[in-house]
Amino acid sequence: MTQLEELLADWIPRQRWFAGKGAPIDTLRVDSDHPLLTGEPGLRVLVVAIGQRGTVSRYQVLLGLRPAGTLREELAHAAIGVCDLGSGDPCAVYDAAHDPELTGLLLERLAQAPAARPASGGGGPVRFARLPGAAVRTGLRSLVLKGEQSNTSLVFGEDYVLKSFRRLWPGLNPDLELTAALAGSPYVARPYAWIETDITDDGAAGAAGGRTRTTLAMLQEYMRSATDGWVLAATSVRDLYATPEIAPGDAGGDFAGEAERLGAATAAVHRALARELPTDVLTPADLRDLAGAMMDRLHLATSEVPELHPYVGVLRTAYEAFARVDEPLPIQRVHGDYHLGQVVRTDAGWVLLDFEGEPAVPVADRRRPSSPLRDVAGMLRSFDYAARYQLVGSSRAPELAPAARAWAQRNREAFSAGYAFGGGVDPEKHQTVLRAFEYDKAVYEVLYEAHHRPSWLRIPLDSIAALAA
Ligand SMILES: Nc1ncnc2c1ncn2[C@@H]1O[C@H](COP(=O)(O)OP(=O)(O)O)[C@@H](O)[C@H]1O
Ligand SMILES: O=P(O)(O)O[C@H]1O[C@H](CO)[C@@H](O[C@H]2O[C@H](CO)[C@@H](O)[C@H](O)[C@H]2O)[C@H](O)[C@H]1O
Repeated sequence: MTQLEELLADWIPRQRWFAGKGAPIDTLRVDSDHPLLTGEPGLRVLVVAIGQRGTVSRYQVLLGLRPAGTLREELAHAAIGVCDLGSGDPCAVYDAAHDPELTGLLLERLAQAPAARPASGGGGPVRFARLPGAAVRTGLRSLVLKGEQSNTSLVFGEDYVLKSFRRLWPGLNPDLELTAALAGSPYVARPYAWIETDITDDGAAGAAGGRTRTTLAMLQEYMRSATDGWVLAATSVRDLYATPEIAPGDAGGDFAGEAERLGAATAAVHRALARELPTDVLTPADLRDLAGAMMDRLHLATSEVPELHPYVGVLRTAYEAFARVDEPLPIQRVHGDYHLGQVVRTDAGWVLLDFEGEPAVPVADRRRPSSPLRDVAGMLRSFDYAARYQLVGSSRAPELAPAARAWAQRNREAFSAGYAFGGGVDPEKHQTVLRAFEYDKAVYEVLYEAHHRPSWLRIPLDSIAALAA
């Protein structure tokens, strides 16, 4: 390993966005290293290949470089270390996402980029492109958005978010693809531009692997007056828990009106996606395959989290019932990882964000059409999370449990009603499909929490126990 690779092997596992926590790093190699700015400071785009238990994952690192000893105090938290990059002089290397002097350059390059459509255009190892008609303002200072994120998002002024994808899967990122397909919708933040490169695709062209056009980052409108759906829902729940004897509908912070409007917005986005992108219908064989994939996920999760064992039988029964559904199940492109943290409430209504799908799933799988009820199930799970998370480790949990159930039930029903009213299929009439998707999402969450937030593992486990009761 080079000095830089050694520093990265120490730094990357400590980052929130690193998906490989829980397994040691066996190999680390800088796959590609493209300078965007040479001199002092310097800026490079690195693609870092990390091998763990026989599998290679790739991550993007925007590397800032300054002469050793000149890293300003406010960038100390972004430091990766000091190394010699070949010039003979020691160099401070750091996460450039935190340095507005360097991120400003990205905005300039995006503003000057040629107009293109995603998956078209070319030229150079790191390419900047702009959607036709999208003018980008420059000279704005960036700040890194804080939060439990799988990626790193920068807010430029009050105008744009530059979402830089950390774990790179070969291919067009569905967030860019779907956001671009939905451009003009009042329910989506306007997309402007993107950055892409070609990365090694181990799955392509045999064992040698090919190079595949891959999205590195997407620039979109910053919804400045917006509040996160999770924050709004959590406030409503907190309000109810102050007086748990009151029915959620009579409590001052009732969320059902918002949940219903969110359901209608979701249906509108699904209809737009069905108009813009391919649709299909699942055959009985497809349904069996899907049920098989759900079982595979359950087995994987159970091998990692043995507390799932008691529910395997009930879950299998639900997946088998799903496999036997004998009505045509329409499929289309969907959000794929839908929850309250992916929607924001603006003055004008709900806006959906982050069409990336489940970050741990290969992009090729995430881009497959699916039932829109998968998204409905995701949001229903999120109401359950919002109701339960304040009970984790709380001595008031037994006292508050009935209020938690009532809040989740009321908002699940309101969301489903809004979804049907907004032109989506009526979730109430597709219980077998919905139940299987909800279980599958909860099993995904068991794995997600085991890897990222073990103290929240009880939330999906308790939900599975309740669904199975
Ligand atoms: N365009 C935007 N406008 C306003 N807030 C945003 C925007 N994009 C992201 N956010 C905020 O950042 C959070 C995380 O963004 P998201 O795209 O979901 O990233 P990740 O995939 O890393 O979770 C969102 O929950 C939202 O609060
Ligand atoms: O937002 P991401 O694309 O990074 O999604 C991942 O992280 C989410 C947590 O931030 C996770 O969502 C789970 O926790 C939410 C509360 O924090 C809850 O509202 C969701 O229902 C629950 O699934 C998501 O699953 C994961 O992919």
